[in-house]
Amino acid sequence: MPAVISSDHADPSLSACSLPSPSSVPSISAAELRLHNSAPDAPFWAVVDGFVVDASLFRTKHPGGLRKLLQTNDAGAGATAGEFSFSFSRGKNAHFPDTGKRFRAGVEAFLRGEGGEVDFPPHGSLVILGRLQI
Ligand code: HEM
Repeated sequence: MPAVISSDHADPSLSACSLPSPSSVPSISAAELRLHNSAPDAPFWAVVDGFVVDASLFRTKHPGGLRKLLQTNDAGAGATAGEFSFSFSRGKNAHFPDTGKRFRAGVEAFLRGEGGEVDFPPHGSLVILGRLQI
């Protein structure tokens, strides 16, 4: 299943979609991602701007609630057209612009090899794992 990255960001400079990845960045398939979303209390992996993140810690911390968090990979999340298209910086939504800015900075650090943890104080953190294989 190819990732569909949205192209109508309200501010493309906030999106992490187009950041070039070194070959050392792990490539994660949709099949592997689904293995980590298969039970209610299993880890929750989500795709944001084409990057796979472990958002398990957000299950109980998401300001928009658990139900919306678990919709992240669905077609239509954040008004996207396809599965795995969600972006914090697409259009006008509750994540724009601060959450998007923080996420992009976290992706840049991850791509420099500085670790994948991104904090969203006071809510919680997620861990960038790699790029969704397309
Ligand atoms: C500090 C961090 C975050 C804040 C403040 C935040 C806030 C919110 C709020 C208030 C909503 C509800 C918006 C509405 O219903 O109009 C929302 C929706 C949502 N959030 Fe978050 N969120 C954060 C992090 C995350 C993370 C880490 C993810 C996924 C990895 C995520 C995925 C979503 C999704 C998919 C929706 C539903 C979007 C839609 O309506 O289509 N959020 N968020």
